[in-house]
Amino acid sequence: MLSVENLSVTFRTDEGIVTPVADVSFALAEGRTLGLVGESGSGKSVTAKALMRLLPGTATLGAHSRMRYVDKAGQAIGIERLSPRARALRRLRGGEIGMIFQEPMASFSPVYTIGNQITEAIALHRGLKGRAARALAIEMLAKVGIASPERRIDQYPHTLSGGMRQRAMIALALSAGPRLLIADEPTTALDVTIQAQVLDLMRGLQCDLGMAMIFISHDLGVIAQVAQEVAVMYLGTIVERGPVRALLQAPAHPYTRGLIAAIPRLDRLEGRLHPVPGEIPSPSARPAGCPFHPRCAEALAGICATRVPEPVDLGGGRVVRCHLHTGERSVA
Ligand SMILES: Nc1ncnc2c1ncn2[C@@H]1O[C@H](COP(=O)(O)OP(=O)(O)OP(=O)(O)O)[C@@H](O)[C@H]1O
Repeated sequence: MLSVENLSVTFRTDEGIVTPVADVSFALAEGRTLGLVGESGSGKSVTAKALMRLLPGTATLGAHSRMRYVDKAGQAIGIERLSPRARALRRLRGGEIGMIFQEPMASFSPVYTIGNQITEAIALHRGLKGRAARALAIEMLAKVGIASPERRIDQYPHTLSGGMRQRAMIALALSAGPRLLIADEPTTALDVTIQAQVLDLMRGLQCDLGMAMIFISHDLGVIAQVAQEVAVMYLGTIVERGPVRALLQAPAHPYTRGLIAAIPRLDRLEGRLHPVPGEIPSPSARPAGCPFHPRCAEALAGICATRVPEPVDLGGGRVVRCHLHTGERSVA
């Protein structure tokens, strides 16, 4: 359904050109969930926005970037080639690919009721108006677990609680009937019990609707609950990807091992937490060679600091970018 190849994004900034996404490739089949995980600033949101062509005018896609999407009618669309005003892009956004954000007010306008906004999406993408659109909007609100939807539909977004607003935003995205939902940290701002409810809800809806999903989170524990495949991002690069279980059981990249070691565990309260040492550098100060080498305890002298690791196919759908797997030996 979606294949992304060699996606690179650069931004023009006052400090010069920065590259928050460098040579990202992944694929997603219909009905599957890909988890995109990485620390803050690793380029997850920029990747998602590139897929929706929502990047600002200061952004440029690399010449070799390919984002191929096969739509409802079976037609292949080169997303990277669509012009910002193309009708095909308007059809794609919402109706084919929906997006939800960490902050629901990014999707809702504060001056219209949630009902107004959901029925508008329904009219635009499903061609339903009036009573039929309102009935479907109420049905969507009920589907996401909002009690008394026939009353809530006439409320303004700011009158709902945080968890309720998050649910309403999911209803808004789903009411357009997308085949692919990009969820960018949709539960990060919620407290843990509501987070668990919303995750559960999204899993159930995805099953019912047969929708594919790209689920973005900095939390590997959350990704493990919702995704079948996972891609680990570091400084704009996917350092490792593969089926979620295999990757968690035997992580191949030192950064993935670090992320797993950093997950707090209730059964080991006495043990110390092991955060990945150091900080993710700014994309304007991208290290040469492997971007992770300055923080890597296993870096090979004379290799990792100078040569960019190519993707290595480990079999079973697993790919890693690390010199420890390319058969390189320290040259120092
Ligand atoms: N419009 C922009 N202009 C310049 N740099 C940008 C712009 N948008 C994002 N960036 C930079 O791109 C990098 C990647 O940002 P991105 O938001 O994709 O990270 P992320 O992995 O989604 O992190 P978070 O979890 O904090 O959202 C960051 O260093 C960010 O500062």
